[in-house]
Amino acid sequence: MLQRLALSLRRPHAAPLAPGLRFVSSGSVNVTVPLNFWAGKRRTSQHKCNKEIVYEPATGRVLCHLEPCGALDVDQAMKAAKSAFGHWSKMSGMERARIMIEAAHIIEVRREEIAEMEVVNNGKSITEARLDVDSGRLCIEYYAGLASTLAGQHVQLPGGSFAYTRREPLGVCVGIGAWNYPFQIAAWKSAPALACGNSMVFKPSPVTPVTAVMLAEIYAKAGAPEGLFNVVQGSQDTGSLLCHHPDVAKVSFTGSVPTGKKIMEMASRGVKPVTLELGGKSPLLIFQDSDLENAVRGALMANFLSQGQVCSNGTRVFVQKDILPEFVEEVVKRTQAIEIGDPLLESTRMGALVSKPHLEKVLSFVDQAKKEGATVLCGGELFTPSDPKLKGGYYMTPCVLGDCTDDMTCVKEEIFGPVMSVLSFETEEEVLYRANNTTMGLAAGVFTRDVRRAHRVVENLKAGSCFINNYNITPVEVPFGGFKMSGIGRENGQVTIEHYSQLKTVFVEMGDVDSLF
Ligand SMILES: NC(=O)C1=CN([C@@H]2O[C@H](COP(=O)(O)OP(=O)(O)OC[C@H]3O[C@@H](n4cnc5c(N)ncnc54)[C@H](O)[C@@H]3O)[C@@H](O)[C@H]2O)C=CC1
Ligand SMILES: C[N+](C)(C)CCCC(=O)O
Repeated sequence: MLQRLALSLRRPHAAPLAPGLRFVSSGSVNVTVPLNFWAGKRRTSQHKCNKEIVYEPATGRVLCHLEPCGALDVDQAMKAAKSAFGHWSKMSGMERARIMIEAAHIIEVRREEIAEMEVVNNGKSITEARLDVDSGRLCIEYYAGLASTLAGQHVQLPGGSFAYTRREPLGVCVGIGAWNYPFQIAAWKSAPALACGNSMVFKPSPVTPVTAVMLAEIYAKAGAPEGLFNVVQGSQDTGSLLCHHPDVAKVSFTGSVPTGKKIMEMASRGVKPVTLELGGKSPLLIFQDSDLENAVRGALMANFLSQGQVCSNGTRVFVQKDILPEFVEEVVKRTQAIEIGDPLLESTRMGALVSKPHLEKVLSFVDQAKKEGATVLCGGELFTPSDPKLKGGYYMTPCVLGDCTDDMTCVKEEIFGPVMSVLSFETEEEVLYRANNTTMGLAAGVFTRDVRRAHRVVENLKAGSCFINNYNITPVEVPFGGFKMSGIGRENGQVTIEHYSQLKTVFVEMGDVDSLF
């Protein structure tokens, strides 16, 4: 399945990969180059504070040291972005598109190298990391295509007068990313922003600082003006310096709900618009008339991509009572067959979780579920690969929880790990009520062969991204984002142009001023 996806995403002239060739291997990488980037260059921070340690999840080794940016650094990045904005915003959409397309070409050529660094920093499998890089590149290509279509309206008024609207960029946009899709998030945020004529200062998660700066280098190499896309590293202090900076026009954030609330609060002080891509506790509804084979595949795709660390995951799997035993048997069998191990190996399907504290948190959710009466049908345990160099890595076996009920913590809270909760239901009405009974609304899925039921159910699901007979596919042409506390605004698709631009109305008088005075 993933292989098929990978093939369809790879363009024929992509640099061919000699089989087995690797730029890096697990346990062998030390990143020593500076990870900040502004005004066209990698930079070291001038901020004197403790460096943070960044680990390689696959081995637990130290990968690099992060230098958090302080006010002076943030100021310099902002200044560079402001200066690039002056130039970039005056270029035509066609001119901007040429540079973005060039960036996409470079990503294609460097695909393997970027994907491998993503694996080393994040722990996900190389197979998935390649798809993430492809998704980032496709997003840049898609918005390059839209850049030249940005246009206004012409409105005729009495006496030959008229008005027209111009679609203008906002200015310097801030992007703040999470650690689960480091490169893809940087691309998903920068592509629409740049296409509309904005510049960007991006802050990756301090846990995964490595690949966003590669994107910055790529934009610069592609011919972007100095300062168009900048990267400042750090955690919440750096993030809040960005959100409060007076020269920032917009903040786009991906991460948890509690941080999303803080971002919105900070942005509100400057009356700045926000895009928020937050968490979820999404339902997946499997009716007894579904194609069971596809429903099982869908449930695995809904829960185990990126070690389960995906905001849109369908972690509440509601299965209609009559097919529950069959479904559970098949899901458990397939889950147990997932190959866990060195994420840089082609055969690996599940790598390491992002950090030790996160792994511990996910395992404690499994413990809590047991205490609350759920049955562990498989997995949910620490895993130690046989390869000695991986002994210190953050691995666990993917877990399926049975006998779950709606009031359990594992069913109510976002676990953000490879833990699927299976629940049983009887009627459509009942399952819709239970599926919607949450403060989140990022995604939802339904498996059924009944076309009328599929659309009826989707109409009643309170979620921003709904899947019929599939799960967790995010083509960049299609908007992605949440209802309720799962977020504000959308990423991808045409609509996102509206989130990175503003309308100016120009009134033109062709006669005399009809003054009342
Ligand atoms: N829905 C999603 O896509 C994601 C959800 N999560 C959830 O959040 C939990 C915590 O993960 P974190 O990485 O700590 O997520 P987080 O939401 O705290 O961090 C996301 C980004 O926001 C930045 N940030 C944190 N506090 C900030 C502040 N006050 N001002 C400005 N920026 C700030 C972080 O440095 C990071 O770049 C995870 O265990 C998971 O449950 C995490 C990542 C993505
Ligand atoms: C690509 N996909 C659907 C697996 C995840 C995208 C959303 C995220 O950042 O978690």
